[in-house]
Amino acid sequence: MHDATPAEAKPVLLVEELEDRVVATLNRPEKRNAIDQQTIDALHDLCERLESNPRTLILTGAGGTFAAGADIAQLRDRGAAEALEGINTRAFMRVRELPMPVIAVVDGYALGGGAELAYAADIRIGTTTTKFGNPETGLGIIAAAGATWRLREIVGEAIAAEMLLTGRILNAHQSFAARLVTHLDDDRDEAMARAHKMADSIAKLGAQATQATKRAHLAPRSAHPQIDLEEQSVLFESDDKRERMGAFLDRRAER
Ligand SMILES: C/C=C/C(=O)SCCNC(=O)CCNC(=O)[C@H](O)C(C)(C)COP(=O)(O)OP(=O)(O)OC[C@H]1O[C@@H](n2cnc3c(N)ncnc32)[C@H](O)[C@@H]1OP(=O)(O)O
Repeated sequence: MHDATPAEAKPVLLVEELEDRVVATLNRPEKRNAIDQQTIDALHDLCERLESNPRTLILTGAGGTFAAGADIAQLRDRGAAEALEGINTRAFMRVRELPMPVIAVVDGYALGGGAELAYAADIRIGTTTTKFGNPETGLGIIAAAGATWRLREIVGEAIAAEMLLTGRILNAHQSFAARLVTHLDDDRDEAMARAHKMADSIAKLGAQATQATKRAHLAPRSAHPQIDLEEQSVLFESDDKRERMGAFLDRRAER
């Protein structure tokens, strides 16, 4: 277990580094995992360490909440310069652009910046307590840390507009129906077990191919199909591709 803060301080992000995956847990349950500057710094540290490392990142929250948003106590005192700096946005974009699959296990509330961090993941798994919402306009600000574009990519324009413009909070079943989560499990333990099972599957796939897929998946529409062809041209020459296809044809591969 690697802590993102000095030993004597309570870590706001618990980071467990396993052989082929990392589990990062937001850890301010008494503040419903509200994302403060320390958490943002810890997310940057995490991304730094992950750039070249594991096959999968699993992101979750402690204490029955994913994250109740950016820390309002800190947001209240921020001005125009800090808004333009995009303190949360830059950290969440970095999570979005990580080279490995990112799975968010969203138990309880994912609101405001908490939702936006979950939107930065590739895959979201919910529980029966999951609740997604973007209540920022109720605080006199916009959902500037990703929701105005990313939410629409996930749920489509109609639901995104309703969530952003009315602040409506979706319960677990509504979140599943909107495809904000692709699975709903009974509780966090079950959802984590599912995330680990996905990480097991990912660990068996071609590492280079997974990273290439993620790059192509994140690329703008205008980059396609050229980016697919270029990524494929590298993979077609790889030893891993030759070995995996040979294993299939020689019946050495698991079927
Ligand atoms: C660009 C991005 C912007 C944003 O993200 S803006 C923030 C958007 N988020 C919200 O507006 C949600 C705020 N939180 C809530 O509405 C509620 O919490 C919940 C519904 C999530 C949970 O309610 P319950 O279980 O009754 O807990 P509790 O008593 O409200 O909170 C426990 C402690 O956590 C603090 N807290 C909760 N959310 C935040 C937050 N987002 N920023 C700062 N503190 C927060 C509270 O104040 C309190 O603290 P204390 O015990 O000291 O009174």
